[in-house]
Amino acid sequence: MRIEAEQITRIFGTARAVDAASFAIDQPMVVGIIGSSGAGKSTLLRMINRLTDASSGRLLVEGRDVLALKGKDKRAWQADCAMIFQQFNLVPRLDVVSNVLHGLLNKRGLLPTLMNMWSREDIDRAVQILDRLGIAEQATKRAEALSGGQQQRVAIARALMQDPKIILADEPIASLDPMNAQIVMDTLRRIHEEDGRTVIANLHTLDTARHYCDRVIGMRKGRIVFDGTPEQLTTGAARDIYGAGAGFSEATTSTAIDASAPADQAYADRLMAD
Ligand SMILES: Nc1ncnc2c1ncn2[C@@H]1O[C@H](COP(=O)(O)OP(=O)(O)OP(=O)(O)O)[C@@H](O)[C@H]1O
Repeated sequence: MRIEAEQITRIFGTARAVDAASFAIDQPMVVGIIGSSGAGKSTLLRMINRLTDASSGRLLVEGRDVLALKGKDKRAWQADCAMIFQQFNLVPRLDVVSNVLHGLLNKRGLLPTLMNMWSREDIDRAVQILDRLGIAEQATKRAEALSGGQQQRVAIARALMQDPKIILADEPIASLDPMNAQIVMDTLRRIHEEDGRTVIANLHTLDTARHYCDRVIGMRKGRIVFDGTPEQLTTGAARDIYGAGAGFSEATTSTAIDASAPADQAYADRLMAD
């Protein structure tokens, strides 16, 4: 699926939160978007998913401008690009399976979702996805009873329930400890590798972007100032993206993730077995 952003811009008042962003993604990959706070990363992702309207520009997906879609077509596009968030955005008092089934909202409509009316087939698929992510044993618990890392995996399961072509992740690990951050990033990476889905993730740490992404887009003050491979993301390039002076230290944008060590081998093995 080819995705081509042409001069996408979002203006809030007089501020250009995203200023003429252009890029093309020709094949499924994991893309990391990095940049300082306020650089426009969230606004860019939200425009792709149509949670925020663009002020101008086009997003061509297989030749069709998805920024111009309305009604049913817009909802179908939103089902194609599932979103996950820093704060997971689950329904806390609802059980895990029901939260996952909410991924069908765009496909099944509001009423069945609110009434919690699901087919046996849908429920089985939700449990299968939870099993794939290593959290099937949590299926009947309330979402609020789970750890942050488990909740983010439920959010990923909800996204997968939509069977999306793209997963958009807005700071998916910013609220997690290093071990859970690693599990969640491993999960997103494997979903790309095994399912061929594109993942576009806003990340606030350079080392995560370098380790997990095929491509990194750097934003500064609303503009795309870097677009390249992790290898091309040198300390100098990072300094330009973050607008830092000569005293710039990568450590300020690093987590303590030891990405070379498997965080949870049993979980990883189960995921690979599917
Ligand atoms: N709804 C809004 N109304 C007004 N200004 C907004 C709105 N949303 C974002 N902005 C502004 O747009 C700019 C970009 O914000 P955005 O949240 O996209 O940046 P970000 O790179 O994701 O930052 P962070 O990492 O802190 O989330 C900021 O100056 C922000 O204040």
